[in-house]
Amino acid sequence: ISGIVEARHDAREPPALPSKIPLIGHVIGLLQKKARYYAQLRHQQGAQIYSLAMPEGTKLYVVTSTKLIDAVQRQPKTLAFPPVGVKFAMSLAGSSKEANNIATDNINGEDGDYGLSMDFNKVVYPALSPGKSLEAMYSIIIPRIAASLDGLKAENSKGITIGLTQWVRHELTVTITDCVYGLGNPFRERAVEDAFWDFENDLFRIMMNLLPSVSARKGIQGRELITNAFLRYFQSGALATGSVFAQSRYANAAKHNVPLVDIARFETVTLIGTLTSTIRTVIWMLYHIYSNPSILSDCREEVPKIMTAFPMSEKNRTLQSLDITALKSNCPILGSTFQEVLRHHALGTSVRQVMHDTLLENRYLLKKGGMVLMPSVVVHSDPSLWGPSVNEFNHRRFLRPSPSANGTTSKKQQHRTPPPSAFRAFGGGTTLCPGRHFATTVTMAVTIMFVMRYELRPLEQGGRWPHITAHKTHAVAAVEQPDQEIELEVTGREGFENSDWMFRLEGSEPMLTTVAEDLA
Ligand code: HEM
Repeated sequence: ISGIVEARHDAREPPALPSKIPLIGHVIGLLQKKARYYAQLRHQQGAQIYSLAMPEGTKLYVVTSTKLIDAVQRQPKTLAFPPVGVKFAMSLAGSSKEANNIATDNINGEDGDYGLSMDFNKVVYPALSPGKSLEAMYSIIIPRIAASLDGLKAENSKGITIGLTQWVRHELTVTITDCVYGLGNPFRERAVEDAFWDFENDLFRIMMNLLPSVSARKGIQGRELITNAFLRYFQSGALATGSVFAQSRYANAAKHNVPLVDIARFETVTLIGTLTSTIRTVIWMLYHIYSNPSILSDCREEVPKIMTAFPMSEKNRTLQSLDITALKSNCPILGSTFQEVLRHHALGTSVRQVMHDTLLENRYLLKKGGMVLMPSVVVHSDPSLWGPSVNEFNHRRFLRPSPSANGTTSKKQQHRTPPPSAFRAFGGGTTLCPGRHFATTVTMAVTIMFVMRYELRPLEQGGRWPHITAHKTHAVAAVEQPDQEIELEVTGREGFENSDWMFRLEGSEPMLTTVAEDLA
């Protein structure tokens, strides 16, 4: 069998990596280890790009070097995302034949710059870029997050108990969807929220399409429930109170005559990107910061720079005003922690379809029909980019080294400064995540509000934080899903017992520049 695979392999293609079990070995590796399997193979072989033959004949070209990733991203028409992205969306949405015909018409812009697929980015990117629409979303979500945290204020010194994952998931599902959908937000109904997480949990099984009504029963039921909720939302006219992000996608689909029920189906799929990665990133942020006292104290040390205390008329009470806008220039450690959290936990893989036989960098033949994969985890775990401490969680890793008074780099900052293109949590090129600014701001805002107001202490193990694993994460996730729930006692911070809190965010300028494209 290996002979058959080798015979089909052109010597100019990237080196083929054999598997221990012929034909299905790589499939088993991917099912068990997901994107981390690609990193394991890179460590074993050290190739800049390698080929994996799948049993049904598809060739996967896995790119491991940032130089070749740049070369792939420079050819978005021949190494194209839309044919993959649209098929992926259709398989998850369960959309109708009519809608699929509309979605796949001129899918890659071969016949000009028109069609649903070509127009998607034209409406999504502006809606989520710094400007009025993003500002409007922030003006809703910041007070909503602040109100969620107000809800954790205990009447007595014992504090209140929450499950970390459950709390973040519920509060952010409701606040983010409120800010996207406005007054008629369907996710105000608990059944719709639960249905979404059932759907999300079954994404991979739905995508595999092996008797999904049995293998992914709960996920399919959840999807149908959300679709009906969105259908009622669109029919009610409530979208008029929603964000430009929601309105402009709806208008684009309606302009291309997508049936209403299919607009509702595609909306359910877009929500995966909108909700899941941000929510998981917030959970990992809180986990890493609170489970390591030195990270917590480093973050707390830099926050007073953005806080102002105002005496209140009520005796002994103080209003603490925290300027989230000023995080950017005053809280580099918090920003670096955010990037390090994503370096460790982001699992997204940028995918491109090879539209014609292509010679990459005049060297590697990529055959038509093959898939080019650029898994973030491969780049994020490369010691040649991050140095020997690549596997350590170093919350200062992304600080720009600043020379001390005597001209040397301070000891705390002695690590390799990675090139910006090595940070791939948001993908890159024409498919760079449009939600990165929103996700960054939301994550930083939730984190800063917790760090300033509350202590979090695990209820079990004598207050020690457990090690959290993420083995159950499904293969479609862009950020790892924590396996364990941690029950926490939340208490107010000592010294702030008589404080009330106010959080301000002005404008929508990026809070943090994390990707090479934004730096350029
Ligand atoms: C920490 C949170 C997030 C992470 C790690 C993340 C990551 C990603 C990644 C890896 C991609 C694919 C990039 C590629 O193929 O090169 C992507 C695409 C996308 N993301 Fe995000 N994302 C996050 C939050 C968000 C949010 C909050 C939104 C919406 C408000 C969003 C909307 C999208 C959309 C619409 C796409 C598809 C872009 C396209 O089709 O070209 N993401 N994201």
